[in-house]
Amino acid sequence: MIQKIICQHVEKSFKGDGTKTIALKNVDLAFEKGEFTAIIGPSGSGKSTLLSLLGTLDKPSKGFITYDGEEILKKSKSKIADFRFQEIGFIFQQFHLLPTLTAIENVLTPLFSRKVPYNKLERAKEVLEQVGLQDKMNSLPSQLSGGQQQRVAIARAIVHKPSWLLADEPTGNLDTETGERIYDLLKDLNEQEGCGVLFVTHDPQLAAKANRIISMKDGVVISDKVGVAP
Ligand SMILES: Nc1ncnc2c1ncn2[C@@H]1O[C@H](COP(=O)(O)OP(=O)(O)OP(=O)(O)O)[C@@H](O)[C@H]1O
Repeated sequence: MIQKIICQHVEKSFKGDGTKTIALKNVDLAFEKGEFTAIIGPSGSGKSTLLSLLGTLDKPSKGFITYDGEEILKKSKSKIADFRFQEIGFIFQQFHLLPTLTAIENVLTPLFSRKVPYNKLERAKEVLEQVGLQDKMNSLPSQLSGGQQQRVAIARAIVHKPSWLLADEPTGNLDTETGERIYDLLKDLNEQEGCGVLFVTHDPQLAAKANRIISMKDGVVISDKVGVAP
């Protein structure tokens, strides 16, 4: 269970068509497992890029990221994938559920071909209950509301018991009230399971409820306020 993630002098650039975009510039940040952090900033400021680096989906162009002191991204692809399976859960704005699978089958997908010390089906039922969808286990995504689909996606993100949840605009496709309920669910997971939660949002009211707000602009962290919410 990773307790601390540290980014040091992290830069990420993308090259293509003879142009170079610097998405992150000299980012220094540290995250502790129990934190509930909002990342805000205008479109193109580097928020999603930061989450994908923290989640080991991509590598920095310069600088490094350590997980309890270890530079996981230096390891082989399969070791990185194992690490990601053990430690990280992702939630996206567009839910990314498989349309032909039921809710419970979607939740089971991360466990496919993985050896785990618990009963997979029981665990999938447990997390669907945790997100309040015990009555919708056999529904297809098309039979669920947006909020319910995001709950399935959250259940899928936590089924393998990650210590960190990375959420990229998890409420971006939802109305305000549904978005608030999804936010409350993430907050519960942070408090009850001790998951470190990092979520990107465009909603200043949701961000204001986090314990920590990181504000980005043009690939740079322009402010990092801790202990803002009560
Ligand atoms: N795979 C990629 N290839 C080329 N450029 C990219 C790639 N991913 C991101 N970028 C560029 O990096 C910059 C930061 O993008 P990023 O998606 O991290 O911003 P963001 O703050 O998450 O934006 P939004 O709020 O619109 O999602 C942008 O200029 C974007 O065009």
